[in-house]
Amino acid sequence: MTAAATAVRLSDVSKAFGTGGSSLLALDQVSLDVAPGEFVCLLGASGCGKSTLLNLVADLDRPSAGTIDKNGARVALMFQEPALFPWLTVTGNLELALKMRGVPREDRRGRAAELLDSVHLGGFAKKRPHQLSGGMRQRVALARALALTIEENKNEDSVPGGTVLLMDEPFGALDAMTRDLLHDEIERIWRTRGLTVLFVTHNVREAVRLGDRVVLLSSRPGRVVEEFPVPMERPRRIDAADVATLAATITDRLREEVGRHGA
Ligand SMILES: Nc1ncnc2c1ncn2[C@@H]1O[C@H](COP(=O)(O)OP(=O)(O)OP(=O)(O)O)[C@@H](O)[C@H]1O
Repeated sequence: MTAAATAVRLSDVSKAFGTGGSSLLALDQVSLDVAPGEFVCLLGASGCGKSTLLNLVADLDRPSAGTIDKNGARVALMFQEPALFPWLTVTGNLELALKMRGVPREDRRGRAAELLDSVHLGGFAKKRPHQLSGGMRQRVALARALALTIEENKNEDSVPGGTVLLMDEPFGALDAMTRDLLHDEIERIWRTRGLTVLFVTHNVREAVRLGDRVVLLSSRPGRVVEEFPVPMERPRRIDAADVATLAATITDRLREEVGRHGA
C-alpha cells in the first residue's frame, strides 16, 4: 500500500507510560495501514492498548517511538460514554461542536438539523440528553463526532485522507437490540459519507458484523498478531452462521494469545 492509498499509517509505534523502573510498555512496535474508506475493527485482551492506540491516532497523546501518518485526514473520536453536555439540548450540543469547527452562527442551526436527520433523530432537536434513551444519546454523540470533522471553506476533495472516525467501544453499554440497530446505522453512515473507521470492541461478533478487516492485538504490550479479512457480503447479521464461524476462529486465536501471556 503506498502512502497515498492510506488514511492512517502506523509505523513501528510504541508507547510507554512513565519512566525508569516503573515504566509500562502499552504498545510495542505496532504497524498498521488503514485504507481510505476502510472499516477496521481492533480486538484484543483487556489492557492490551487499544484505547491508547486510538488516543495516539487522535493526537491526544504522542507515541514514544514510531510515526503516525494521517495523510491530512480529519479525525473524530467517539467513546462508550456519549459525554454530552446535560444542560444543552441535542441541537445545542451539536451547535457547540459546529462553533468549535468555525461554522458561522447563521449556518449552525441548519447544519445541526442535517446532522440530526442523518442519525434519524430529526424530531428530538429540543430534548436534553437525559430525556433520550442510551441508544439515542449515542446517535447524538455520533452526530457530534461528525460535526467535529467539518472544515469550513474546504473542498472535501482537498483532504486526501478524508474523515477518520475513531470509535472506542461505542456500543458497549447498550442492549443487544439497540446495538443491532446502531450497527445498521453506522454502516449506512460509513457508506454514505465515505468514512474511514477504526473501531475498538471486546465483542468478536460485533467486529465481524462490521469490519472489512479485524485486527487482533496481543496482550500487553499490544502488537499486531494477526489480521482477519472479513469476506462476507454486507449487510451482515450478527447472528448469521458465517459471522459466528469466523467469530469462533478469531475467539480461539484471542484465547490462545491471552493464555500465552497469562493475562
Ligand atoms: N495515562 C496512562 N498512564 C499510565 N498507564 C496507562 C495510561 N493509559 C493507559 N495506561 C496503561 O496502558 C495499558 C493499556 O491501556 P488501554 O486503556 O489502552 O488498554 P485497552 O486495550 O483499551 O483496555 P480495555 O480493553 O480494558 O479498555 C494498561 O495497562 C493501562 O493501565
